[in-house]
Amino acid sequence: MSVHSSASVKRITTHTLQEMKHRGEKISMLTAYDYSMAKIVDAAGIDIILVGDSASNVMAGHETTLPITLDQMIYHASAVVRAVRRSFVVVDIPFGNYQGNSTEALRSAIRIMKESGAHAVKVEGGAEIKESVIRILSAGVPVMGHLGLTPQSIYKFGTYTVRAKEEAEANKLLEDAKVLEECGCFALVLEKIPATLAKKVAESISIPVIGIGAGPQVDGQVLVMHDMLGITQEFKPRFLRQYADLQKIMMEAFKNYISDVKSRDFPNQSESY
Ligand SMILES: Nc1nc(=O)c2c([nH]1)NC[C@@H]1CN(c3ccc(C(=O)N[C@@H](CCC(=O)O)C(=O)O)cc3)CN21
Ligand SMILES: CC(C)C(=O)C(=O)O
Ligand SMILES: [Mg+2]
Repeated sequence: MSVHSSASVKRITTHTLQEMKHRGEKISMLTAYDYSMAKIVDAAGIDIILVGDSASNVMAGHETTLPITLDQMIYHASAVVRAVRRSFVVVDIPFGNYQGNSTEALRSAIRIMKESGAHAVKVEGGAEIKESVIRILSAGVPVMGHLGLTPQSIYKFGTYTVRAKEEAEANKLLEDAKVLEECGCFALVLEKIPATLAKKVAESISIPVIGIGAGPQVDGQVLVMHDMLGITQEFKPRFLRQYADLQKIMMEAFKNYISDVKSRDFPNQSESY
């Protein structure tokens, strides 16, 4: 009997993910922010659902991930958790709710776990957030790290360009990855760094490394759902592969509906009481 109530489906755990790395089976991860989308992506067989703070961009229309609040992340996460039967659900702790204060970090992680029912949290940064990571892990909450392009620090860097191209920054990233592994993180996201460096990181630590714009030689891949579905139109970085053009399909459906309402074609007799 598993700790989760729904029988017959085998849930993904941190242990499953560790085994996948050992077997060389790639880990698939996508973001979701609501019940309906999470239900579809879980049924499709995704391994990890990330309730990303990219919700700030994709759901709320902010320019950066900084404005989204802990309450808003919990709202999105609880909707996702209600839809999920098999996937492992990870939630970004938002900007300002864990940096520089390990007690607040712990409180934030506990609120996310308690109020949303998610399975793990994700935080951006390396050695500088070590104390926060340790405090969260000590409460029994799995932590996923995130290095490379860390959008919560965008104003420190000024751009979304590729990270760790210089040797000093590459060495720092490698060190940070080892710090996170030693702390006990169960996995690590690497965003927008050279493929050769990402390969080196994945080979030098034993926990799964999930890449976004980090090349093929890592243990798994993550994309923002609305980007890969072609719903977000303006965002087309080189690392994005678009698997559908939903913007086009939705536009057509909306226009047809509007036209049918205007022309009185909708509703017809069989659609009326
Ligand atoms: N819709 C969406 N998708 C994402 O992947 C995403 C978000 N939002 N919000 C949070 C972060 C920010 N991320 C980003 C943001 C920009 C680039 C990027 O490559 N931007 C430009 C290049 C900018 C530059 O080189 O200075 C591009 O080519 O699109 C990549 C990842 C990834 N995350
Ligand atoms: C891009 C992924 C890794 C993320 O952190 C997010 O969607 O917020
Ligand atoms: Mg994020």
